[in-house]
Amino acid sequence: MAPELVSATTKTANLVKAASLMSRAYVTFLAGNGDYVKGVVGLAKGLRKVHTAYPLVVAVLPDVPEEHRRMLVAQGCIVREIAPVYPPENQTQFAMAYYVINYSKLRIWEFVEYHKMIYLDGDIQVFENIDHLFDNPNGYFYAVKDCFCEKTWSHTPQYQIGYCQQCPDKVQWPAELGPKPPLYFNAGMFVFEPSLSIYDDLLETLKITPPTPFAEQDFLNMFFRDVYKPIPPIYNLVLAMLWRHPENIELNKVKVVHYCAAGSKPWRYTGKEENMDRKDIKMLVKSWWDIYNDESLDYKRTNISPIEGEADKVIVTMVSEANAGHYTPAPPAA
Ligand SMILES: O=c1ccn([C@@H]2O[C@H](COP(=O)(O)OP(=O)(O)O[C@H]3O[C@H](CO)[C@H](O)[C@H](O)[C@H]3O)[C@@H](O)[C@H]2O)c(=O)[nH]1
Ligand SMILES: O[C@H]1[C@H](O)[C@@H](O)[C@H](O)[C@@H](O)[C@H]1O
Ligand SMILES: [Mn+2]
Repeated sequence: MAPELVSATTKTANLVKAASLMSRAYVTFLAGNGDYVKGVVGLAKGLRKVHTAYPLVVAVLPDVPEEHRRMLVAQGCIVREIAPVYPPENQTQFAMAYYVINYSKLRIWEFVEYHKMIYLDGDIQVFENIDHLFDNPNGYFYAVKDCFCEKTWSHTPQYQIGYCQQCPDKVQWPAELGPKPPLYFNAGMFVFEPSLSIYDDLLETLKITPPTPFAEQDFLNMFFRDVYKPIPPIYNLVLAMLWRHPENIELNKVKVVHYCAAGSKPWRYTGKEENMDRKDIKMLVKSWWDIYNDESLDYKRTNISPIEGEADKVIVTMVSEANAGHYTPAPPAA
């Protein structure tokens, strides 16, 4: 083959590779002007540390200040503004008052320039590469089973009778309560495929679904119940598992930690709250800070390899074609 043809073929192959890599991304969610931005910065650095091949998209509500958006862009994140989503009005007590904002997460199904995404809460850290989860067969919703043993679950029959899906044989589900509840996932981490038809269906279904204590987590569990596939707890260690179901956890195999237990957010950690003065928790909080404080993990544009440079160009083209009129460009890097 003539040299110019070889180089054209290689270039096309590189572009195809870049386009297919680009159609995958991690995505997280950020609301407000508080300290969750620290969580997202930590997450971006953690993903870089484990050499993920994919970008981190941050879906931000309009109330996220410009300064925080710039910090995220400076950390290599793709910032996309989303409009808030509200559930129909009723008198529900959410398990935490702020959970109502989490319905806005449903907007990420609209990010159809990506074929597959892994959603991670801002209070999650990734300690080992999990890119292989993108290779799971399409058509399912992958997430980790939750635990019902903390007080936040006290409104449920599960909590009241001491039943938990993490140890379903310890307390049997009583026949008089009807069929056993379906498996229930924690919505802080999941693998999904953006789709406009699913997005429309989610928003239409929400209109006729009264809000419940775990907000969009309950809603997603209901919506995806037939396609939910549990994945092992190493992909989303809900911290309460450490004291509620230690027999189900091998801490040294855990890849993803979710600092969701009360008092465990590393950037607010004092050690004083219940269950927080534990060796394993202290170690996990320190591991989070080690990544957050590691300047060598800060994003450097000069790190971009030629193939990633090509991918950047393709991103601009694909985004403008796939989503003309809807895309809010990220603010310029700080
Ligand atoms: O002020 C806030 C509060 C929350 N968040 C974002 O919303 C996510 C969810 O909030 P938490 O992590 O505090 O919630 P939990 O992990 O305690 O809650 C669990 O239940 C919630 C019910 O709404 C969600 O499903 C959430 O993903 C799931 O892990 C955060 O990670 C963060 O990404 C913000 O950006 N700012
Ligand atoms: O799904 C919930 C949620 O993530 C809570 O914030 C956490 O404290 C609970 O342990 C978990 O079961
Ligand atoms: Mn969380």
